[in-house]
Amino acid sequence: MADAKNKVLSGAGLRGQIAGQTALSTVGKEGAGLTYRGYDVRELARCGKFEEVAYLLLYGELPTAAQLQAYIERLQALSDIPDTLKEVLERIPADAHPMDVMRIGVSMLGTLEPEESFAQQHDVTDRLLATLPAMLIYWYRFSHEGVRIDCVTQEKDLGGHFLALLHGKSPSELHREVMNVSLILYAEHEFNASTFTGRVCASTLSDLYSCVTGAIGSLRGPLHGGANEAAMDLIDRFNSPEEALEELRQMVERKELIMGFGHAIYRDSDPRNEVIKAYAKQLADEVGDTVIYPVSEAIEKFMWDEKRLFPNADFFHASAYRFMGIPTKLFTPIFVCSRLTGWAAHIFEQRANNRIIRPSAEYIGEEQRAVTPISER
Ligand SMILES: CC(=O)SCCNC(=O)CCNC(=O)[C@H](O)C(C)(C)COP(=O)(O)OP(=O)(O)OC[C@H]1O[C@@H](n2cnc3c(N)ncnc32)[C@H](O)[C@@H]1OP(=O)(O)O
Ligand SMILES: O=C([O-])CC(=O)C(=O)O
Repeated sequence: MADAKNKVLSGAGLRGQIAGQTALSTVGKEGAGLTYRGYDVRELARCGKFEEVAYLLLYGELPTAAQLQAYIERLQALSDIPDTLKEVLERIPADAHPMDVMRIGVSMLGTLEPEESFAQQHDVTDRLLATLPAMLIYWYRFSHEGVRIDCVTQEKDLGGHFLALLHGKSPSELHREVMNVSLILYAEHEFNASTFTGRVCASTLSDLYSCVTGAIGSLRGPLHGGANEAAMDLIDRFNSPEEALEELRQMVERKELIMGFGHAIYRDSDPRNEVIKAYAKQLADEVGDTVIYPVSEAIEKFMWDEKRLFPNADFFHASAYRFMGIPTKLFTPIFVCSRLTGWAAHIFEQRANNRIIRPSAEYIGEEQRAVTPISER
């Protein structure tokens, strides 16, 4: 029986329990918002490249200019995917969810290029970071357009690489910048559900591909990373702010969840929202949008006025991605391309000071009893 101090309320989701230590990020610490290894995420988004942030998380410090250049070249050189993986991707149906594709792709690469020892953990992570966009888009364009794309592009950054694979041409500078910032914002977030999944798996001394595959499964759910896709589906239901407000009122009355709002840790705002919202507005102006952005803002105001709930990182990512011509079903896989860095850094951290993660449960079932023979039940 759990003692009073350790008693965990049923349905409390372990909220507020310290489940381990990390030097990677702080979330919702008073006055700090979100920091990666001590740096404010807003500052990183303002003056950094995603590859710098990936390097910071994976290698411990921001790179020098020479280290960054070498890292970018390394990722570019690693970006092609094996033919056997392409064959597997070609067999996945067009109506599969792209998060299935990510899971299968990571799993298959882990079969073809297994992590033989933890000494390879950085190499395995860099390889995954470099190939995740190609895995997704190779499948997407083959299954939807019948095109076998070249998985190597001349783009010098992962955001530009992703868009170039998807659209078959170099993105505009604005789109490249938005993708870069988006990847920075999504990179790391302490003990969120997918990262914790990865750490639990790592604590059994499993291989990195297995940890990442499990983390992808957790990220997919609409209460976590899947909320960017779900938020877009919600916004798409409305042709005007008025229509949205009428329906929202009823949804809230029915106690339905409004996707892209609220957070397990932040109480008043998600520091990533102001950054991506500003880009969503800029992109809305660029494409001359008169529906999606106004509907999104109306939902935001309604949720705050009625429920004191604020948009999390996912809500304005939805419209920003839409304005860049990214299909809705690819939204959560972009989160994977970014969060891989946070997951891997946590896996390294877990491995460096490991004890198998194995909490206890408070038993609330039947008292001990004898088995009734089957003929008497
Ligand atoms: C990158 C990310 O993963 S960010 C999260 C993405 N997920 C979403 O956007 C899904 C929608 N949001 C939610 O489901 C939740 O806010 C979560 C999962 C993010 C956090 O869950 P919790 O920590 O349990 O939320 P919290 O304790 O703050 O909820 C307080 C109350 O607000 C309600 N609430 C929270 N979020 C929402 C929402 N989006 N819509 C409607 N009501 C909500 C809860 O139901 C709860 O109501 P109750 O007191 O009547 O039971
Ligand atoms: O921290 C969380 O619970 C969810 C989140 O915002 C993230 O993983 O980015």
